[in-house]
Amino acid sequence: MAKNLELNPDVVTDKFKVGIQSIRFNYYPPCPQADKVLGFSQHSDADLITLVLQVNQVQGLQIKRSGEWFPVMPLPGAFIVNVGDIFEILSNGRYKSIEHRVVVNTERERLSIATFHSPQSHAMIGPLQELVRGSGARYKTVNHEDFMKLFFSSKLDGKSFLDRMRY
Ligand SMILES: O=C(O)CCC(=O)C(=O)O
Ligand SMILES: [Fe+2]
Repeated sequence: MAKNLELNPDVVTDKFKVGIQSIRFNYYPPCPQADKVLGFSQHSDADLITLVLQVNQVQGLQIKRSGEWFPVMPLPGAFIVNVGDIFEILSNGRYKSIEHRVVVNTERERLSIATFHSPQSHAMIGPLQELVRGSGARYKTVNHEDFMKLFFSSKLDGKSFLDRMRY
């Protein structure tokens, strides 16, 4: 990703060093009226990158592209790598965090494990200086604590949280 941004890889890997890793185990029970509910409402993850394992190979995760929802098919043993909001901010919008949701199944339960990778707790969250030159900063710079406060005070509604970080 750093190479794609024409950056020295250390600039990006530094953001992950001594970072915070958190983990969420998701259990989605089957629902007879699966078409009327969502397992997880639409959101983007507020981290750098997320690794997701679709544990029992039951399809459910969907990503939004050009206004449409697409299923992500489970691949045995494979992780899904999702770009999070902090990576979008860091890249000054060159990478976009992925909006996703989870639908449920009428017959089968579904299990997933998501691991969230964020910078360390006292890191500043903002666009990399190297990517601001020319176009200017598209996102604010705040400390990680204020960033999390903003996140937890926002509704889980698509990428609306990120709008609060935009100039
Ligand atoms: O269950 C999934 O596949 C995704 C879960 C998810 O988006 C999350 O835990 O943030
Ligand atoms: Fe997520």
